[in-house]
Amino acid sequence: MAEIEIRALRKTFDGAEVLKGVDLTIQDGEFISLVGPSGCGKSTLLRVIAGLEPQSSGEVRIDGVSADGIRPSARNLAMVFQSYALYPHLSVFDNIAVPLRMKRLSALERTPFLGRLMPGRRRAERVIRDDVERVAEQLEISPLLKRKPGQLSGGQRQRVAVGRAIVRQPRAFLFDEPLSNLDAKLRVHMRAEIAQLHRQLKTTFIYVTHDQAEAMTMSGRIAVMIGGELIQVGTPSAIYEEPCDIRVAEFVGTPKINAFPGRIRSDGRLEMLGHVLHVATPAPAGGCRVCVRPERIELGSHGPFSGTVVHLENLGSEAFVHIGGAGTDTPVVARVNDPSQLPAIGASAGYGFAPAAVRAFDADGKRIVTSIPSRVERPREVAVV
Ligand SMILES: Nc1ncnc2c1ncn2[C@@H]1O[C@H](COP(=O)(O)OP(=O)(O)OP(=O)(O)O)[C@@H](O)[C@H]1O
Repeated sequence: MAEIEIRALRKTFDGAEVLKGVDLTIQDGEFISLVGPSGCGKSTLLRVIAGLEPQSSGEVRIDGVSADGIRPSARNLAMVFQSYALYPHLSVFDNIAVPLRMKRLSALERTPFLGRLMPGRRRAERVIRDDVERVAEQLEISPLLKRKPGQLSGGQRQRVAVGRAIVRQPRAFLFDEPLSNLDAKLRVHMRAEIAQLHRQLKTTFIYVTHDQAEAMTMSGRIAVMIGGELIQVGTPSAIYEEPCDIRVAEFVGTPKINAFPGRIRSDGRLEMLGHVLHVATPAPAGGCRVCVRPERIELGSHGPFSGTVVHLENLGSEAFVHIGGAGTDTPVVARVNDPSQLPAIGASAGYGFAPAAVRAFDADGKRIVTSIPSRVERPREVAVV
């Protein structure tokens, strides 16, 4: 088990800064996901923690000790890659046994013929066999131990890769997009397995993914990285409900949050698409973005906003209505819980939202504080819904 501290970490490749001063403390036993768009530096951060890549400046501390100068193998962190990185010519058993043989057998004991004659080899192999069988049982891959990776499905290969990581009993697991090669259904299944594994092992998990749904469903905390910086770290619900930056709001959530062009008036009220909202802010007057999640958009002929239905996404259990020509660059998306109630494409659609659904961001994309003023004070104010 390990607490991992990352302090002012910078990494430059050929003059391009990929990590721009990352600070993060990962608690012992925590499951944290690093999410962000492709190229934001997630894998680089993981590789620096693992010791596979040296940082340009800053520090990684593992259990209070600087990892500088400590070889990857001596850090005792297990990495699970997207590509599984299994040895194709070795059986599942031997793939899982590799790290144990590296640790417990000397170079001479590992040689194929001479090694067998060494006195300690047989005893060490018995212990290794027990460990591999225990892990195989835990991951329900015991019947596969004799097979080669080429004879396994993607999900089974992933389990073998996880088995090879677990068997070493590392201080922490570093996962680099481990489910990306699996089909959608299996990915959902494996998410549950990895979360269950974390509950069982109670070891620190650092999980890199560009799939925000994966991060939301598995981890205790999410760290959102954009352009080499950590923008926000928090629980999945805090990241989803209270994003501190419009880039976080737009990255997390499917479909994407609706962002309307807006304005902060000199009296502190927010205005959008010609309506004054029942939302106030102490932020200075100027341009802003008014954001509302699709599930908080309420369709109804009463408006006060309106447009034309341009697209429908019916997923069976829920549906999304895309409303174009509503004064926004891209169609406004509203979730409908009952797909039997969908409007027709081309129909006009009114919509609104409750003042509490508004998340507003200033011209620099930073979240601005908003409140809902008392209606008694401003009786003639235009309500949103
Ligand atoms: N060895 C390297 N040499 C030069 N540039 C690199 C190297 N490794 C990564 N980069 C660059 O650093 C940036 C961050 O890469 P990184 O792999 O960390 O991103 P990522 O967020 O993990 O992306 P993805 O989700 O696509 O895997 C990218 O622009 C990438 O091209």
